[in-house]
Amino acid sequence: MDKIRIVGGTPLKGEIRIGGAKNSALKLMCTSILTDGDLVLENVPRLADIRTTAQLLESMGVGVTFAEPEGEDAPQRLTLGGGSLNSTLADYDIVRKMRAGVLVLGPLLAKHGKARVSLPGGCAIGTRPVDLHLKGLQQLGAEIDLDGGYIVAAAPNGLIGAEVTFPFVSVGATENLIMAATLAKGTTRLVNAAREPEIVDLANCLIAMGARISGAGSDTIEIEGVDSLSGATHTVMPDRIETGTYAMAVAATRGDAVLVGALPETLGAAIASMAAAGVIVDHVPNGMRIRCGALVGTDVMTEPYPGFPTDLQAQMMALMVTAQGASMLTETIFENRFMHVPELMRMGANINLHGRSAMVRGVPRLTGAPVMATDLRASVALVIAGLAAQGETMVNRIYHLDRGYERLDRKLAACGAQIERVAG
Ligand SMILES: CC(=O)N[C@H]1[C@@H](OP(=O)(O)OP(=O)(O)OC[C@H]2O[C@@H](n3ccc(=O)[nH]c3=O)[C@H](O)[C@@H]2O)O[C@H](CO)[C@@H](O)[C@@H]1O
Ligand SMILES: C=C(OP(=O)(O)O)C(=O)O
Repeated sequence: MDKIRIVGGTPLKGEIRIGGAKNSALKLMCTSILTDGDLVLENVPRLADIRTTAQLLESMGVGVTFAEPEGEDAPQRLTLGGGSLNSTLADYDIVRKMRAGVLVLGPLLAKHGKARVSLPGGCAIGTRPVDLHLKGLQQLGAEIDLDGGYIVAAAPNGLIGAEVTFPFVSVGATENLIMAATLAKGTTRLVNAAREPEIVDLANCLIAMGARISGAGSDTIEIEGVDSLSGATHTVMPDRIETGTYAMAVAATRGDAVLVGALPETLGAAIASMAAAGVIVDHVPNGMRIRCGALVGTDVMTEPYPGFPTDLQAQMMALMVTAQGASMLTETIFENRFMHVPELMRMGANINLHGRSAMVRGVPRLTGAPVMATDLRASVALVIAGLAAQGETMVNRIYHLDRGYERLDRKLAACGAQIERVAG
């Protein structure tokens, strides 16, 4: 198994190009099931989760073509043809690898009236049930059973629009319901919907395919069902979590770099927290410039968008461990998202866990150590810590990183980091 070896202490300087958003592209790919036309996606990141989703769609008969890239750094174009779909089974062996696998359920039910979809995998950051997805689809008229680890769903007479009020915010349930409702009869109203920018990206793609959707980006979304959707061409939005990750890496190494293509307006809460901690964030014509003043401890609480993203909590902790003073990081979305804490402590961080809060007391410096990556964002937090630490850090189990970060080692090395991938 590959590892990442880092010799820390070099400030990151230069430019880092931000890729297309994983958590948008995966759902956009699932919309191909809703149309017989061709869906062309531009700016698709080169990630393991993208390949897994492509494999899942191909296993159901969807035509999947990656355009021959102009160079290994060029963004990918992906063409998906849902018209050739010949199976409504989403197999355990593929879906267990990632959370987004369950996002084929809504489109399959809406277009084909049935689905057999394995309960999904993804990062082991909590129990992550899918009850809100299932209850919402039932409210649109779907019959749903669980059988041997599979969701077995049917809507033989088609889905019917309804008002669905989510008891709490779920990104995935909102996305599944939006996709399902595009082809339902009548109007669907989603109340207490997720407001993440990826939801807006999904709605914009569906609108380009002929769907009637209003309110995406607010907590109430209305979808008026149509008889069919056409193909479309859509560009995947820039990855705000990749952006926040590199911003924190630059700050943690006290560097100075431009994140090319970043969309600062999708990162308001994270930018505010970084600014409060002493990170200087400038909006520049081609993205965001990150520099660092004196770092001071800052409290952060994760919340659904527009709050501070849970997907940046581990990276923020890696930044706060060498800030002056104390910070309290509180995780409200996932019950098991502090697995980076013991690993950061192995590098000399001073952290106390109290339930869903971590009290970080800043130390002058970290020291490199062998550490174990446990999930995607925890893994990259260890990379950030390694870049800032004195001496050598070896990050083990880096397959998690390949799910969400494209050419991480090369992007960081181009900014001066001493980092290499070591074949294991
Ligand atoms: C592929 C993808 O886009 N993943 C993102 C998505 O995950 P995902 O869509 O899985 O996250 P949700 O917003 O659905 O989960 C939020 C909370 O609701 C709970 N829940 C969710 C659904 C449900 O039916 N029942 C239930 O109890 C979850 O366990 C969690 O505690 O949004 C999360 C929150 O921003 C991000 O951290 C993930 O990176
Ligand atoms: C938790 C994440 O991904 P997933 O939902 O696919 O596990 C993530 O992107 O941080």
